[in-house]
Amino acid sequence: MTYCTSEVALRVRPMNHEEFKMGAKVTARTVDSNLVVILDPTVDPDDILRANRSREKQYIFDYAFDQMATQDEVYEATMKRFVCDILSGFNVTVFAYGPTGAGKTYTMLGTPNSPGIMVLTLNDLFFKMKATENDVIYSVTMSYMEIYNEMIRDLLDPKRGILELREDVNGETVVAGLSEIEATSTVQVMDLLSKGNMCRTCEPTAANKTSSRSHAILKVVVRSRSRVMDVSQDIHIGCLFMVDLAGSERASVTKNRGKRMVEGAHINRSLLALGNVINALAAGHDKVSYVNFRDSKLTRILKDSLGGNAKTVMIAHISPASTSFEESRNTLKYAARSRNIKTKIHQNVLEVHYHVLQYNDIITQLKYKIATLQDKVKHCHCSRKPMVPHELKMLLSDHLEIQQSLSSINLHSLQNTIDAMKLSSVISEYDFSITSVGRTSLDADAKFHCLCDGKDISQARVELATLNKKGMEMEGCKRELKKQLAVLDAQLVKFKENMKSMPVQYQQHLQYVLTGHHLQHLKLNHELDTELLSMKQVMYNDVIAELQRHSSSAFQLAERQSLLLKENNISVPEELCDKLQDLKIKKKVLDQQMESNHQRFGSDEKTALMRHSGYTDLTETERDFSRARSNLSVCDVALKTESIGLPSILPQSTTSLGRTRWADPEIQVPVEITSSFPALSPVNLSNSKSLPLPRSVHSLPALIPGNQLHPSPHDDFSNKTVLLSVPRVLTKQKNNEKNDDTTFVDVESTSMSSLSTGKSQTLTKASKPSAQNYKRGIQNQHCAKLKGSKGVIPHDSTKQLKVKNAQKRTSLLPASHQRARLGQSKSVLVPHKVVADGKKLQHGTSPYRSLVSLKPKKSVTSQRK
Ligand SMILES: Nc1ncnc2c1ncn2[C@@H]1O[C@H](COP(=O)(O)OP(=O)(O)OP(=O)(O)O)[C@@H](O)[C@H]1O
Repeated sequence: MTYCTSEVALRVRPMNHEEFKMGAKVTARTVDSNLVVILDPTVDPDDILRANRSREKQYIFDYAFDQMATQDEVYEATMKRFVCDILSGFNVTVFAYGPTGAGKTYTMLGTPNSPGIMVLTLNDLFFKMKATENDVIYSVTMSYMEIYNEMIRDLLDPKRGILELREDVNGETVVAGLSEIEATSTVQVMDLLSKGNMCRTCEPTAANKTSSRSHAILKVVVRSRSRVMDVSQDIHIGCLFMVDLAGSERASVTKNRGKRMVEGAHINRSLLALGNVINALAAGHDKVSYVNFRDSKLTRILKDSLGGNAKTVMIAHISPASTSFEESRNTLKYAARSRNIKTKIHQNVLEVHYHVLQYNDIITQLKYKIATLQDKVKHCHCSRKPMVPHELKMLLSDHLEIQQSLSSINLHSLQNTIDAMKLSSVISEYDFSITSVGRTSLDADAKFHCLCDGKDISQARVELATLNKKGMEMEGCKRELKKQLAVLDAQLVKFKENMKSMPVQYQQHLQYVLTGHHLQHLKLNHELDTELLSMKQVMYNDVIAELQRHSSSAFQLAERQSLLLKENNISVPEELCDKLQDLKIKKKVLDQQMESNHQRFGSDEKTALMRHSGYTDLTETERDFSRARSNLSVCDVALKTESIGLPSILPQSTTSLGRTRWADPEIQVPVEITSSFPALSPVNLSNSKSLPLPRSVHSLPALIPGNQLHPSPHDDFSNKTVLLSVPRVLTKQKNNEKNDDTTFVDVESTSMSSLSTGKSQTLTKASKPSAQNYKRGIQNQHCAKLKGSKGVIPHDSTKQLKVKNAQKRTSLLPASHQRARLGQSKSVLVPHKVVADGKKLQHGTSPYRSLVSLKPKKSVTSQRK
């Protein structure tokens, strides 16, 4: 048993219209959350005798609420913390006290928009019961009555008439015949409450249009017991009284007459009795030996709440208006005095002993409880590690699963792209070759020796369509998975936020679980990244190899051309030399750009590759990187030729799905091959066997008829300057058609596929060369044998070469060809047999002869007469 002092709060309502109309002034106000000051408006300042009398009175309360205080604020400060006490078996009483129209009903009942303490308390009570209903069984009963003119009426069942007050065997006052309705939910309680309020006596008075003419008492009894039965069990009984008193009134103010006046007299009598009780209780048992509760029914009913076993909260109400000064002062006086009331409180616990026959039920229930607890213990890792919520586990496992699926789809998607790229490459090569058939006069079978025949290609097309469809399906899956992942991510973020409000020990454990998940995630990412990188490297190598073959073709052509020019002592046109100079400068700029690119990104690439590919040998890595960089240089130079205007001079490069094609150049271009052009990588070429070789490479054997040629991927072209020239169409001058010992081959239509497949190349004569091509060609140029030459034709030496050999070359040409040779044509005709210094070059003397044995099936040659 403990002693408890009743709590008193004071609420000052806002001034109403009537008070303003009457010209009332504010006399009462709160100074802080405890202090209320009231100013006596009746004291005359001119009254000398009372000049020193203080007009201001101060009252201290547990809580003081001003006009701005909301219902929630009042509830939270006064009643909220008592809700738990009710559930654990204490009696709690809250009553609103004050003169009529001061705001008691507003505080207790409130309005639909701002519910009062009765509603808020019941809401909270049911909410808390719901939270613990797994362990405790609750039963709630409710009764609602009014004391009107000293008569008790049941508000929940008004038909019961006037009810009597009696005392039970324990000496406690009870209302005989008062209905107690069992409530199971908040909604039901609210229904009962509003039903009761409808029955309450309310009449308008001059002081309050909605004046309650009775004291309303809501009694809620909560009985609780543990769900687990025992041989003996405790039942906690908490009792809540919520009382909305009728207001004290002065007849002069209310202007009540007749029935209303009688009501007022009853109200005042009961309130007077209440005031006396409060005075007596506040004075303490030392001074007052007897407290008279019997003077009114109100005090008899509230006997236990005021002076017995109950935690009591009084909320006093006043109007701030000067017109209500007297009432306000009295209320403040009573309320302040109530703070001194002390009550002895104890828990209402009823011990119940079950009968032996009920033991079986008790044992069953206890067993169930043990099983439940054991299950809970199982889920706890140890006493230090609290149980991880099941949802978090599910969330993390779902998260990881979706990430795995997403990564796996990414891998498949990349593999799909690589396959599609290869197929597209083969198909486009085939298509290109087919197209070239129409543009040349060569036999289609002879011109195109593709890796695949038409049947294979249609198969490839079907496969490509399937791959594309698959790719789209995978994209759809990816989108769906990403959506799901985003939802899970959001849930994880929310969970992490909620974690902050959990106990520290629990937070630590959850962090541990989350870290484990992140580690798993990292491991998965690392594995997949490595796999992705290696696949990307395969793709990258394919592309690089393709570009390398193109650059290799260009170099080989250039070198071949330089040999031919040297052998024939052909001068390079001046206009071409200027262009060449331009190209050199541009190339230098490009090289510098490439170098700076490498400096900028090289190290990052290296680190990334080292990290992901799991390289252990640094030297090997370095070597791979330097090779990759060189390859990149080639790629970039090849691709950037377009931007510096090379296409007009050099074979034009076009890319399609990683392939580069060299179109047909029309003039000779000397190109300086420096060490920045790397040697071909045998690895890259061997890796990309499936990719068709560029057409320009295919054309090479035709350039030196009779000489069998194969471009070797191992050739090093560094430090050579070559004249790069690929004739668009090689034609033979009509005049020499039959006698010239030269093969004229359409470079464009000659395929290198046979080289790759190992088939022999068929060289055919351009049987019907066009008139335009005929004019553009320089016929019967004799190539000097390149003996002891390093294959370098310096740029500035081309002019000298031109002057030096002009006479010689002219003399070598037949008269009919001299006109055509005078530098007007940009194409170069390649003779089947070359003549050095006027002598025929024998087969097998070409420096390329030893490279490959390429036997033309059919070659059209013509001997120069
Ligand atoms: N804090 C407040 N904020 C706004 N309006 C209020 C406040 N307190 C009271 N009122 C208004 O003042 C009027 C009188 O209030 P209420 O009926 O609650 O007084 P009462 O003390 O219960 O009077 P009675 O004793 O005659 O029943 C009502 O219209 C009510 O809406």
